[in-house]
Amino acid sequence: MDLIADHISHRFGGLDVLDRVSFTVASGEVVAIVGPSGCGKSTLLSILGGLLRPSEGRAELRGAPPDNSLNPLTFVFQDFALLPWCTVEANVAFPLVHTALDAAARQAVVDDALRRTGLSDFRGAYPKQLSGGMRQRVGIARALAVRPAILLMDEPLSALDSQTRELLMEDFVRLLADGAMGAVYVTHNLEEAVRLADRVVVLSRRPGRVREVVSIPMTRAERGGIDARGKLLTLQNQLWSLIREEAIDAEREVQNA
Ligand SMILES: Nc1ncnc2c1ncn2[C@@H]1O[C@H](COP(=O)(O)OP(=O)(O)OP(=O)(O)O)[C@@H](O)[C@H]1O
Repeated sequence: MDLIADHISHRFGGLDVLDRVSFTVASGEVVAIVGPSGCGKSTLLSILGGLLRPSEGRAELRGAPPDNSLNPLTFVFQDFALLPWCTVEANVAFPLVHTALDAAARQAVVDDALRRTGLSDFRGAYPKQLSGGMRQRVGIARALAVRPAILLMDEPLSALDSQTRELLMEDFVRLLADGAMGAVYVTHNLEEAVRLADRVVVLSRRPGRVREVVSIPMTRAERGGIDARGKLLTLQNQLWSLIREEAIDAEREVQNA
């Protein structure tokens, strides 16, 4: 299933936030969205996920969803957005509550999502008993439970320390390895972008326009190796050179606001 951003523009009142943004996320593809602070990345993700209607243009899904998919698009949030009074298992089961699945089928889906995220032994724990990394794994397991075509991720690792980030990036590489699921990955972190994405959409400062789309010409498996580090760093520098000047301007604008 493909996700198409078709000339999406958005304004909040008098503030132009996005300007005719177009790109396609092909089935199984991971597209990162980067750009200066406030250029409209989160707004774009909300529009792609159907949470916000764009002022102009549209977001469209094309093609068949994966087998048994309950929702072709699902979000993974920066702050995990877990229900603190529910166990890990109940958090993961939450999106299945109002579905037609019977109890056995629901349990099978939850078990599978917990297994894929390494949470089977923590099913009875409450969020406050878990580390940040484990909490985000619960957020990811909950997203997997609806068997999405595309994960929509807004800075999913930015609340985590660098070692935990590294481990979760490895988790993402594993979860995305079979190409059954694609992702849109909003991040400030260019290292995450070049490590995870097939293509990186670079937005200009607000109103965000597509400035460039940079392909990462390596498989995700190759990128974990020590030999890939130099190449990835070069790509990261290329992205930074596209963003740097506008990031400085955006920073000044925030300071003067
Ligand atoms: N609901 C809203 N109402 C009014 N303005 C909004 C709303 N949501 C976002 N904005 C403004 O729209 C602009 C883009 O915000 P958005 O969060 O999409 O950018 P971003 O690129 O994700 O930002 P950051 O890099 O800081 O995370 C900002 O100036 C923000 O203040």
